[in-house]
Amino acid sequence: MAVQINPSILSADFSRLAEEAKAVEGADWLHVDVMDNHFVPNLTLGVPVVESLAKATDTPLDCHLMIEDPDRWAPQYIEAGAGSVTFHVEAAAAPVRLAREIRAKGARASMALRPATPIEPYEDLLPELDMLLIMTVEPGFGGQAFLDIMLPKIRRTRELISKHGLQLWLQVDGGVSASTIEQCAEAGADVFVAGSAVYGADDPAEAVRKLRDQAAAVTASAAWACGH
Ligand SMILES: O=C(CO)[C@H](O)[C@H](O)COP(=O)(O)O
Repeated sequence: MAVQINPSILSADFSRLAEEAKAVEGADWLHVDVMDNHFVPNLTLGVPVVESLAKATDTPLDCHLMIEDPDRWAPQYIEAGAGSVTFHVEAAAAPVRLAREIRAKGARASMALRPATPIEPYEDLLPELDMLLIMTVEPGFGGQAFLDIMLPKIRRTRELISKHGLQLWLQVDGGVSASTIEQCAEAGADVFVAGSAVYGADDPAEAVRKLRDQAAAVTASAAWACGH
């Protein structure tokens, strides 16, 4: 699979969400940060805004649910137009059942790990998923510094994906920029969420293209990506 860049709407101007979504058309997915002020100490948007965003852009929506009780809410985000739904394993009551329900409703199922959550206990769940998200900051806010201590976890996760012969996408989110994307790609990530690095640029669409070129150049020669 080619590398993907998913601009994070968290860093956009919320008073002009439709325009901001259009400004990054050409990106692979639009990353939509749903925060409930319980699972994370911040509050963003919910189902009605996702429904409006889905009508405002042709870019598919990658909804990252940083909320409690994703088992209850995930189906509503699919009905609102999300093409991919990410739930946090720390918040889900029944992650396998939830992943199966997301797939059955026609969306891609994705599971996220906070920085302190290890991948190893979830090895057996990987075949149930279309994507795994490794947070490279504590979830809640954009513009934080990339946690480079997450690189070994990205590497170990890529090894597990290879070991099981899975087509799972490996996403990283938090502090991804021109300075950090190559390390993530080298470690094994192939889907990159970027908020401030895209929306903080003079030309967000150009920032997406540059980040994609940077990651693709690394992936082309990365040991993990041979035959990818
Ligand atoms: O999930 C998130 C925060 O919880 C955001 O997607 C993430 O932080 C993106 O912003 P930036 O690229 O500026 O770090």
